[in-house]
Amino acid sequence: MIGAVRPFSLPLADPLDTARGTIERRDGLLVRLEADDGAVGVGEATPLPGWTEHYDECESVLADAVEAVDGGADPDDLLGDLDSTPAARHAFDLALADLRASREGVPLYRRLGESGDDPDSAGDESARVESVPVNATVGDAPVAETVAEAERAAKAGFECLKVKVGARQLSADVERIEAVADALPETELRADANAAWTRQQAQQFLDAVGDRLSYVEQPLAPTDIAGLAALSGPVALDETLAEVEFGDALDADPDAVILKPMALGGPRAAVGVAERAREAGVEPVVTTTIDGAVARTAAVHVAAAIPDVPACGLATRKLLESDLGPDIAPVADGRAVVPQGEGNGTADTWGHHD
Ligand SMILES: O=C(O)CCC(=O)c1ccccc1C(=O)O
Ligand SMILES: [Mg+2]
Repeated sequence: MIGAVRPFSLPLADPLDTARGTIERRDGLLVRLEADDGAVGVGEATPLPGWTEHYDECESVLADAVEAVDGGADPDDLLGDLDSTPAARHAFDLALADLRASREGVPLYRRLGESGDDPDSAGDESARVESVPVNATVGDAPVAETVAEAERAAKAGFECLKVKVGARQLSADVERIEAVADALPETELRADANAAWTRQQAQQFLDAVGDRLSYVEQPLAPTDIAGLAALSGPVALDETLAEVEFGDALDADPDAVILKPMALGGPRAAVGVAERAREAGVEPVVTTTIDGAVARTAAVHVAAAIPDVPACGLATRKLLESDLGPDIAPVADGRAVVPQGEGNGTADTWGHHD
């Protein structure tokens, strides 16, 4: 097997304002693996501190891993060395999964998860997934702008919206959610506080608008499991999963968990966590960290591997100014198309981007 790695930098068209600050640009690395039989897999690492290692660490461990592959190391053995650098691990896990699914001539999602273990299911048309539901992502903004953005998304066909909160006064966020809920009574609403609140603030928010939301994502600090467990109202965990073992995170008694393959060490790891969530009666929601086309498409495959997946945070292409290649999992009418070609379907991005 031979390996190669190359950096990229993607500016956002429309910077995303959150309680953790503004995301303006996504820098990452593509990894290409080529097996002796000529099969190729491409993976992406787009680190985001708070969820993954920093860029410099990611770059350095990927350079070492690719060198080890060139030196004859078994890439599956290298995955274990990348457990503490989830974005780097994502790139390798995806490249390997892409390579194997491509070699077998099946789309990646058919090789992820429980059903993916059964080679006979590959030709089973009933297992085909055409599309997955997605939510629109509405950044922090004053109330009128928030409502206008939400109405644009609803008009574009989204039946589920996620609104960023926690970046302004609690009363202003309550007003924003009430205004959107009043304007769009048929639309499912979620809020994402990105760990901005105290226990008291979070409970105040839930008491005010909890009944208009399907959940509030990460209302409290990631490690405040006792505080999260004590909240009354629907809660989802996001940042917590990057810091706490999944079994311990379940002690927070969440309604949903936000699975970012980039933060969980790859598409195969993410599907494994989704299966554990379902067993515990917790809904798995798949999202990107605003990734390039390779990782975003892989996240769509992850969502497609989860039966009856709820709306996922995968409509993030439009936040980017430019991308690694063409969008083969486009969003229309609130759904992302699941690619049916072999593997992840993005191997040609390697030669595409500049
Ligand atoms: O879930 C979505 O709608 C889009 C993804 C998203 O919100 C996000 C994107 C980058 C970094 C963090 C987050 C987050 O969920 O907190
Ligand atoms: Mg979140």
